[in-house]
Amino acid sequence: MNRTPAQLMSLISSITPKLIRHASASLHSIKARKVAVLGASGGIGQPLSLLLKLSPMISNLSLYDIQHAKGVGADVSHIETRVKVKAYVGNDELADALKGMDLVLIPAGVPRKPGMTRDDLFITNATIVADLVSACAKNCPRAIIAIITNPVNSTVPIASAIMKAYNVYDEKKIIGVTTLDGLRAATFVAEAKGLDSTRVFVPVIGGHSGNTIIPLLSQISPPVPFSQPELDSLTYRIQNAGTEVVEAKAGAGSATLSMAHAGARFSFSILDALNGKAGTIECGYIASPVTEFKYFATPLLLGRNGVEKSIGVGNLSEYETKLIEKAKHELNAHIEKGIDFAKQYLSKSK
Ligand SMILES: NC(=O)C1=CN([C@@H]2O[C@H](COP(=O)(O)OP(=O)(O)OC[C@H]3O[C@@H](n4cnc5c(N)ncnc54)[C@H](O)[C@@H]3O)[C@@H](O)[C@H]2O)C=CC1
Ligand SMILES: O=C([O-])CC(=O)C(=O)O
Repeated sequence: MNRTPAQLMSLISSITPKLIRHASASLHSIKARKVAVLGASGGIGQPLSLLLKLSPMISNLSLYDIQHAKGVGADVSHIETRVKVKAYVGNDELADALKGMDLVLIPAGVPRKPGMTRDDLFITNATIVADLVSACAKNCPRAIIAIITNPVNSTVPIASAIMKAYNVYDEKKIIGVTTLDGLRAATFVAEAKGLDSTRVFVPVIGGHSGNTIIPLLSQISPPVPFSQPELDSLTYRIQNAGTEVVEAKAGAGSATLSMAHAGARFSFSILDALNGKAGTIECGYIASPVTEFKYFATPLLLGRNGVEKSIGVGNLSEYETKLIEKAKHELNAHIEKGIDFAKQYLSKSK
């Protein structure tokens, strides 16, 4: 049926108030939260801030860096969403950046260059994370802290030790972001098996470096059989995907865009769960209540207070049990290195 412009206008104005009422009803059922990005001017920080600015689950976005954050903040703030953006630069502005935050994302620190391991970043990034988490302990002790900065295997134990020293530790609220490992696993498996990658879920457990990244291809959803050569090549690719990007970038850093997407997805799951959405699950690296390791990534059930519980590692195949065995020494060494560093850091800062 052909309508005149006037008829169309009349139709639109009769429908629009209903749409607006519907949209605002669903938006009112969520409480918009305050989120900070520490390291907001970086390769990850900038696209992550952009993606967060698009979310109706966020009321305030606090962008902090030691450089350039005012420019990033001005730029992102022009996007026509409701999220209020404020930028903070330098240590003097850090406390204000953190006050009242519900979720703090930390991608601050140096990335790898070809030939480096994530552990090679420890010397610089351990202090950066310790300083930033100390500021969180003082200014937003109840916030969920999501750590992206490598080496995640060590920076999460450091963050936990700092929060403990300030008597504000809550194991539900400190999470190492390993989401990218799961997204890569889903992508590579879908490519290899001709599946829709958006419908594939691969639990990835362990840590976030080389051998410590353990994809559970026996527990993939939907279930798919793999030959031994497929298991070997997919496991190798998932464990070395970060290095694949570092080498392709040839000295210009590591994964930033895929990590920003992974960080945003992780954040939205956290915010969904804070708002009471049941059954929200993401993998993450936490103080482990369910394994022999002090810290370990597993699928996590998220809830109103952060991590509700670890779902555990499920029924492992013989192949996966061997992968854990192979990761043991490296993962434990990374954890202890973080714990030892935190002791020294705290003894110096007293
Ligand atoms: N968890 C994961 O899956 C992944 C982790 N990463 C890690 O994320 C980190 C950041 O990577 P990129 O964004 O590519 O690096 P980048 O160098 O592009 O950005 C880092 C930003 O941190 C800032 N920064 C440095 N010290 C700071 C401090 N004390 N306070 C606040 N900001 C500070 C820098 O000014 C810079 O803007 C690296 O450690 C990298 O290894 C990267 C990809 C994936
Ligand atoms: O590989 C790196 O250095 C960055 C990282 O953690 C990843 O891409 O998984």
